[in-house]
Formats: sequence, C-alpha cells, structure tokens
Amino acid sequence: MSADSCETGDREIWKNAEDSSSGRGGRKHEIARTLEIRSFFTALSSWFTLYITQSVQRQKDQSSCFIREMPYGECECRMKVHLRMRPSSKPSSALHFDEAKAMVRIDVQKKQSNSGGPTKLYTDQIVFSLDSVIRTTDQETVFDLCAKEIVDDVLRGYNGTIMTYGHVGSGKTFTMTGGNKEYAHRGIIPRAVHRLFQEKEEKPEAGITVQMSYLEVYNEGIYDLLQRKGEPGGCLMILEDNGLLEIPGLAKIPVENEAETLKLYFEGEKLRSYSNHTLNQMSSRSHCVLTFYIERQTGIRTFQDVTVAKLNLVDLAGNERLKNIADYRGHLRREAMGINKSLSFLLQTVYALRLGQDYIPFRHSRLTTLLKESLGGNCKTVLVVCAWPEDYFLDETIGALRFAQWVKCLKTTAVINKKLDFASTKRRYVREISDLRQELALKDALSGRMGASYNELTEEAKTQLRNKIEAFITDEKELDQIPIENFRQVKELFCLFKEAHVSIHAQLEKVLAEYRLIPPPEEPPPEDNGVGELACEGFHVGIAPLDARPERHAKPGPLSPEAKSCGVSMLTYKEKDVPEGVWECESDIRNDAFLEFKHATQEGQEQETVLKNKEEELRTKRRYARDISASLNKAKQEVEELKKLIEEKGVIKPSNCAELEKRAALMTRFRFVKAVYHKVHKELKIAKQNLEALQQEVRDQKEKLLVSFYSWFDNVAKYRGEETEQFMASMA
Ligand SMILES: Nc1ncnc2c1ncn2[C@@H]1O[C@H](COP(=O)(O)OP(=O)(O)OP(=O)(O)O)[C@@H](O)[C@H]1O
Repeated sequence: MSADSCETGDREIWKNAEDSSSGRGGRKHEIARTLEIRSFFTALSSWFTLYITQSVQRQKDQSSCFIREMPYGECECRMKVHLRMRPSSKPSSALHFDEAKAMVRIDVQKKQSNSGGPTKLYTDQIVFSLDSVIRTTDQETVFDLCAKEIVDDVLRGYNGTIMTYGHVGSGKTFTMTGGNKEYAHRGIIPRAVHRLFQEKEEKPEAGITVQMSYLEVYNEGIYDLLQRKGEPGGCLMILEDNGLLEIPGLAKIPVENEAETLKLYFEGEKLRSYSNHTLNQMSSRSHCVLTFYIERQTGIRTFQDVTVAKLNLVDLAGNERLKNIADYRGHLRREAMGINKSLSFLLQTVYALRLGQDYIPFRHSRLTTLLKESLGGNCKTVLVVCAWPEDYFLDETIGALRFAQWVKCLKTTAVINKKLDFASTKRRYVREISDLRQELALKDALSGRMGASYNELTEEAKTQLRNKIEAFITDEKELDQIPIENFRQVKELFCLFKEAHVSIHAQLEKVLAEYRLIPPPEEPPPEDNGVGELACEGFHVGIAPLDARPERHAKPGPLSPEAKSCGVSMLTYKEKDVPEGVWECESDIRNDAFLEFKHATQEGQEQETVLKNKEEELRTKRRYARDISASLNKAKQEVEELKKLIEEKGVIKPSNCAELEKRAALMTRFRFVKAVYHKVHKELKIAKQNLEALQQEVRDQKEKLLVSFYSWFDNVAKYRGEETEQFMASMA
C-alpha cells in the first residue's frame, strides 16, 4: 500500500511516520499495516451497512401486510380477507363489484310498513370493503394474491394460515385444491407445495425439511386423513399444553419432494367425507386442515438458526340453509346441522375477538380450538371468502361478507419461530467470542496498543503486578507505574489491593497489640475485710490522711468546729441535710455508728455496695489510663527515633535490593507507629474524660451515703438517749 492510496487523514499519518521514522523501516511497515487494516475495515463496514439497509427494505416490501414491526422479527398483522367469485351464467343484478377499490356493493330490497298504510318496498345498499375482489378463474392470480406472501413468510419462519369460507358449492375446494380438468386449474395447495419444494431445491444450504399432516373435522370428531390402511384411524383428541395445541396420534409424515407430497395429499383427499349434494356433486362434508411443518436453517455456517414454521391450509365445509335440503331426515341434513353448528361457533369466536372480549369461546368446538392460533395467536392469516353470485345465494353471500368484515378487523402477532439448539447456540457464542477478540485486536492495532493481551493472567504477571502495588503503597513508585491494560487485569488489581489491605490491617493489629491497646482483662475486686476502705482510696467518718481527700469541685458546705477539730474527711453536702447534734458526739462514737450504718442497715448496705462498685470501676479505669499513657510515651519515643533514622538514611541512596527492602520496612514501621500514636492519643483523651466523670459519680455517691448516715444517726441517737434516761430513772 502506498501513501497515494490513503485517505486524507491517513496520508497525514503516513507523512508523519515517514518524517519520524527517518530510516527506521520497522515503524513504517507497522503503520502501513495499520492503515491497510483500517481501510479494509472501513470498506467492510460500508458494505455491511448497505447490505443491512437493503435487506431491511426487502423485508418491508415483502411484508406489506405488517402494521407494525417489532424487534426480534415479531410483527403485529391484520388478517387479510379476499373475495373470490365463482363464475355464473346468471349473476345477480344486486351485486356490484369495484375490483380496483376491492369493494362490493349489494342492493338489498327492504320493506317499510307505515302505520296503517300499505307496505312500501325500497332498496338499501350494503357496502363491503376487502383486501381484494377476484372474479377471474385464473388460479395463478388467486395464488399470487392470496397465498404467495404467506407461503414465503412461512419459509422465513412465521406461522401462516390460508382459509377458505363460503356456502355450499361456492368454490372453496376449487380455490384450495383446484379442478382436475386442467393443469392450470391447480389450486392454492398444489401451488404452495410447489413453492415450498422449489425453495428446498434452490437453496440446499438451507437444509429445508418438510413434514405434513392432514386431518378433517367431521361431526365434531377429528380424523387423520394420512393414516395408512390397517392403521388405527379413530377419532383424535386435542391436547393443550401451555397454550400449544397437540393432537396425539396425528401422523406427521416427512416428505421429500412435490410429487410425494401431492400423492400423499390426494390419498388423504380420498378419505375425506364427501356427499352428493344438489348444489355440488362432490360436496365436502367436513372441515379439512392440511399442515406443513417446515424446518430450515438460516444464516451462514456457524451463525445458523433453525426456524420451525407451520403452514395451515384450511378448507372449511360450506354452510347452507336447512330448508333448502331436500333430504329432510337423512344424513345430509344431520351433516349440514353439524357443519352449521361448528361454523356458528367460528362466527361467535371471531365476533368475540373483534370486540376484544375477555372470554373467547375457542373451546366450544373442535374447529375453533384448532384455529385458535390462526385467529388470534402467533400466525399470519389470510381468509378467502368464496361466493356464488346468484340471486338464490344472495343471503349466504351477505352472511359470508359480514363474516369477512369481522375477520378483517382481527389482528395477530407473528414471530419468527426459532428452535433452541444447544449445539448451535454454543457454536454461535464461540464464534461471537472469537469475533469480539478479533475486533479488540483490531482496535488495539488501530490505537497503537499492539501488545495487549486478553488472556488469563499468568502467575508471573500476577507477581509482577503485586510488586508494583507494593512499591506504590510504600510510596516508592507513582500510580502511573501500575499498568491498566484490560478488564481481567483491572480485576486482578482489585484483588491484589484487597490482599495488601488485609495484610496491612493484620500488621497494624499486631502493632496495636504490642502497645497493649486492647483493654486489660477485668481484675477481681479486692476482698472486703469488713473494716472499711483503705485510707488512701476510700473515706470514713473518722480521721483521714489529708492527701486522701478527693478533689473538691463544688463549694464545700459549712463544717462545725467540732468536725474541724477531729479532722473528719467531709465531702460536699448541703447544710440542711446534716441533723442537729451530730457534731456534738465523740468522733469514735460517730465512726462506730458509721460502720454500724454501713454494715447493719439495709439502706447503708445498699449505698455502700453502689459506692464500692463505682470505686472499683474507678480503680480499673485509672490503671487503664496509666497503661495508655505509658503506651503513648513509648509510641512517641519510637516515632521520634524512627523519624531520626529515616532522616539520616534519606540522604544515602539505597545501593542494592536488600537496602531498598530495609528502607521500605522502616517506612512501613514508621507509618504504623505513627498511626498507633494517634490512636493511643485519642484513646487517652477519651479515658481521661471517662475517669473524670466516674470520679464525680464516686463523690456524689459518698455524699449520698453521708447524708443518709446523718439522718439515721440522728434518729438512733435520740432513741438511745431516751432509753438511757429511762434506765437511769428506774435505777434511781
Ligand atoms: N372459480 C371457479 N371457476 C370454475 N369453476 C368453479 C369455480 N368455483 C367453483 N367451480 C366449480 O364449482 C363446483 C363446486 O365447487 P367446489 O366444490 O369448490 O365448491 P365448495 O365450496 O367446495 O362446495 P362444498 O362446500 O359443497 O364442498 C365445482 O365443480 C367447481 O369446479
């Protein structure tokens, strides 16, 4: 590739490469390759866009009946309705056709009776609008207009149904099967079969497989028309499982070519119920459903999807007025009653669907059950209404056209039916992954990231990453040193960072434990010797050493001269709480009384216990605060030492790996100890606050105890004084 063949932007790159390479052939070659790949990719993408646009357009052209296309090949379709008129020697003058507008106008004679006056006749007009009105006998035109689109959609993977409806002798079977006089009279079925096998032959790579089943609904019984002689051919049942219909026992025969299929079909036709009718020598007395099951592979090679679609070709039995049947009691009348009944259920179902009712009577008859999907499910449906344009059948024609109008309002939602196949899905994903890898490689090449790998990281690569992270954490390296190349690597980086975090956390815990920052275990309280508190930690009402006095925060209450003289350790208390005469007693007496109060009275015991607990707690907290304070000093000292060491070593550049490691370890230790120092400092602050609060609580409790004691002492002294006086008086 030369510079001349490049786009303008590429030309610039090429020029720059030429300038920068200045003789370095490798770089130039690399850029040439990149440009080559880029231009190939651009051409490929424009070709692909063109292909997609054309295929979407083709799809739209083919599916003119689509009302709304939805993703994944799903489309909401309106049912199409065509009117086919049978040729007649004396056509009714009441019928007017507008083939261009696909409309039919019928003049109807009506009677108007004025009150008391004579009855007047007047002509009313009924207009029906359809998708097409066909008056020709040309069967090919009928197939092209009514069936071709559906058959092609079936080959694309949609379900399709083509149905004929009309009164007896109106030409339903002629439309569906055709006449046997001329080859050109082939009806929709042989032409559809031809179309299916034509596609099969033309596209062998699609691997189309066809199976067929043929059944009739006669007198509310379902019969298989492909059952060979000698095989059981009784009435079949319809099973519905999860919305899907199944007829167990119905033969589904694989067919390979057109001739084989038609042979089977005509064999089935022989088993069909016919009667000799006044209107039709070969009048069908049953509804027939011929179904083709088509499986095909779409796409190319590993992108293959398997689609499974059904083509239902339904020839309904004709309705007729019972009064027109000459055979009043015979089987023809019974058959007609059965046919009319099932067709009236079909009408009810269509009517309910048209009104959008909650309940749709699909299950009221075999025919409506069979047509459930075609009328309101995953299917594209076409109805061909056949009519005999003679005055005698005018009512039947109006009825058929009314039915056609209802059907025209119905909508179905058809989807391309894809078969889930594990092997092909796996192949598809493998291929997709490989394509994505190639795309990544191409993008990397275009953005100059030639060496990027998207494979699982090797142990060696992981170790390298770990070292880089460690270097980054210890501040030795910048963040740029950690490479970000692909998603796998980013995930690995996260894992390694987590690992580092866990390890750092564990080390920190270890250092914290070293500094005894975990609160010490609870020590058992000292045994009570019953004498009271130790002079240095507690208090009593007698003489106490001066240094044992607790701090005074509040303004002390007034002390009596007596109290002052005997050196009683008095806590803050309110003057009014101290009873009169307390201070007149001997200090020994008071102390004895205090001991008695604490150990012999319930109130004293309770208050003494609370006080002791609080004092014990205070002692523990004091010890803890002392320990923390020691740890803080130790940490502070180590921080200072490490700082000094780092400052000294920072000047010398590490010459080997061992020294580098030592420095990293020193830095790590410094950071840990500093963190510990801050943590301990915080804890000491909290411990001090707690200590102060507890000291206040102890003081309050002591005061409470004293006040209670004084109150008790006053009462007891009075009582004992009276007792002594009484004793002395009796002795005198
Ligand atoms: N469009 C047509 N062109 C020529 N002949 C026709 C056409 N339609 C019907 N016929 C002829 O009319 C006769 C009756 O037609 P056909 O059997 O198709 O009616 P049908 O609706 O199926 O009646 P039935 O409900 O009794 O089965 C046949 O002999 C058929 O050849």
